[in-house]
Amino acid sequence: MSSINCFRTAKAPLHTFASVSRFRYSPNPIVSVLRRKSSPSFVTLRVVSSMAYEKELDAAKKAASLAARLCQKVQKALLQSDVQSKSDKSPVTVADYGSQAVVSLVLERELTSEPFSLVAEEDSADLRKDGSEDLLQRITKLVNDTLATEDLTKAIDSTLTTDDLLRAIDCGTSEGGPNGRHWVLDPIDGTKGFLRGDQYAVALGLLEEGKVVLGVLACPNLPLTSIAGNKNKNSSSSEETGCLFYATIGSGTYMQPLDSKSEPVKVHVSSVENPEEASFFESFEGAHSLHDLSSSIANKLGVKAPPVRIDSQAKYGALSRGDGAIYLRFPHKGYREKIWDHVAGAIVVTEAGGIVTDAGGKPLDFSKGKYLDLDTGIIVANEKLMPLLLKAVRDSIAEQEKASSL
Ligand SMILES: Nc1ncnc2c1ncn2[C@@H]1O[C@H](COP(=O)(O)OS(=O)(=O)O)[C@@H](OP(=O)(O)O)[C@H]1O
Repeated sequence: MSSINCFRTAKAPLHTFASVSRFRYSPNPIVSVLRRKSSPSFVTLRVVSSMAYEKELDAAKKAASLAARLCQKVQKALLQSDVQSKSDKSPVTVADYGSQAVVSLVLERELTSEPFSLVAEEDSADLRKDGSEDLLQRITKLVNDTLATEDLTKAIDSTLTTDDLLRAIDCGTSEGGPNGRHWVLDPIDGTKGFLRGDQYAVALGLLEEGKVVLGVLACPNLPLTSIAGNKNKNSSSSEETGCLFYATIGSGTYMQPLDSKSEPVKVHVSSVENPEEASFFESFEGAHSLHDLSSSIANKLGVKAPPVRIDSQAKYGALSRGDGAIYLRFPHKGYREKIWDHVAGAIVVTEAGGIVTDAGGKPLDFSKGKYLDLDTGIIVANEKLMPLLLKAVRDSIAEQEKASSL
């Protein structure tokens, strides 16, 4: 990737600078124009080639795959344990902290030359409290064992201590925002799915000047083939599971089996144009998304298939390869969406040709810090379906508001 910093003058409007095809950095240059908030007349033209973010992508894939391996180990032990301990939330706590520490350590190690900022779901406050010593020891051992499988412990300065672990977790306390680079992590997205033995994802993205430029989704329980034709959609069945989706800006979305050296395949969202042939995804948990509203929207569109309900950003991964054509997410009033629940998924879908917007059709803005500045909902579809979907969403919301005002 090459960057050109330049001042924009009144005589040279922004589009003048965007016309840089004469620069021979790449046969198909994609230009992103980054304007500094602090100095709006100063723009950075970034010519993004297919090699852009290569180093970051390698590091992100390694970090998410290793973190997923840690989670798989914990989930396996959880599912083999007795019924009583399944209602215990501590396995997900162990895996959540462990996953965050692994990602933080791998990124820091692989990208040594850059200042490192990570916006992530967890911090170490609870682990530092009295009575957490055993838990902290368990997580530290798990992280050491996971890193040892890649021989990373040597490179990360021998075996980690509990203090090293706490420090690694706390690397994730950045606030994000519109300037600079920020990694964004959900160490286990879909914690409820994880506890049930169903879908979850390690979701890692990179923001540059407030825009998503890279995303990786590791989905250990997602079948390698379409989940839409799968009878037991949320659970991992006997068939082969474990998908790694990844995308960088301008380069498309790829999927490969998790933990395998198999060649990646380029994926595309569904090309369905007729809503009657489309199927739609929504949250498994009714507490996370209004299933009644989704059902009303689907009816208006003429969607015939029942909803596909699976946990986590595995939904974005499945949509990126065309398992379904639509995603509807309408949290209950007052819920504030966090960026780590959507950064990686959004670029995985958009680079596969999909559109991700709020319920009013506005693109998601990841530059505002930890939260997404929206209170309506999030929808996903391909270009052809989106106008129809937006109308159905508008009509259904208006109907709902009218009904509740009566
Ligand atoms: N009340 C409410 N409304 C909306 N969303 C919520 C809510 N509570 C939590 N969350 C976030 O949802 C994340 C789980 O993703 P999904 O909603 O796609 O999963 S699920 O299908 O419902 O299980 C989940 O991510 P994790 O906490 O990482 O599991 C939360 O960030």
